[in-house]
Amino acid sequence: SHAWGYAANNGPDKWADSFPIANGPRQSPIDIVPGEASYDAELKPLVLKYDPSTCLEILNNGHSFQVTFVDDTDSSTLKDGPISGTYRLKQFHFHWGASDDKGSEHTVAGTKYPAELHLVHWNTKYESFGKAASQPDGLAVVGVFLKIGAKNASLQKLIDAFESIKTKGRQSSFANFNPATLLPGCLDYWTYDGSLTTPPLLESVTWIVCKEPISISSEQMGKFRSLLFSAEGEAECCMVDNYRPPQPVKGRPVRASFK
Ligand SMILES: NS(=O)(=O)c1ccc(C(=O)NCc2cc(F)ccc2F)cc1
Ligand SMILES: [Zn+2]
Repeated sequence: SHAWGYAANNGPDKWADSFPIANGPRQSPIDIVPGEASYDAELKPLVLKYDPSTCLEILNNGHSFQVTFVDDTDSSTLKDGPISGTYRLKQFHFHWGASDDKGSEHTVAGTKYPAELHLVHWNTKYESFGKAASQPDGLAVVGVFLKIGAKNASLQKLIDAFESIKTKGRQSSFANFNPATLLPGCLDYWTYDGSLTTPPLLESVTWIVCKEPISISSEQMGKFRSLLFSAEGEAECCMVDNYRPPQPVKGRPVRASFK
């Protein structure tokens, strides 16, 4: 069977063929309806502590581009918020559209943003990301929406590395990047229990979706769309529309950290 992707023949509507959990009870993303989210005064503020020296490389994995971190110590962590314990940053990546009217995975009362950032963390009560990924409380992903506006100097550092990772499978060293520079000023969030939004779609993610977006300029969005799904030597296929659409909420509560 061909590998999963985002095309008509291997995209989100076909994933259940190989990954039946695609129709499971806690799939992601979802449409977040602010009016239906319940404010929970017991939710703590997010505590994100990132050490730029743990930044390792930037790579094109054929589905997105990803910045990977050294995660053998508690140098870059997420604490508090809706979670208990310490979760370590493993990587961050993005999802985006072929045009500015789509691209995010989560939506807000039906509104799609042009892109969405995911900062992926794993629970240190498990010995590795891989082990944590199969546990119901194993992962915590912070989602941040991107909206078209001012040029984002922090995103530009990522974009400046794109020529070395244009095609699938390419990676290059990438040092001293501080992911905190990608966070919005306000860390108000919605949270719910969900899954990975790509195969293996494991239902192990506590989702933490920030209400406030960060900006990206139209030109910068164009650079995202210049990356390729395809490997060197293959027919060129632009890396766009690498997002899964919202999935059934199936009765799950969505809590808000803010009134
Ligand atoms: N879009 S998202 O933030 O929900 C997301 C985050 C991480 C992964 C991932 O690590 N996949 C590979 C992978 C998954 C495993 F479950 C175990 C190992 C592994 F490499 C997939 C989707
Ligand atoms: Zn993602």
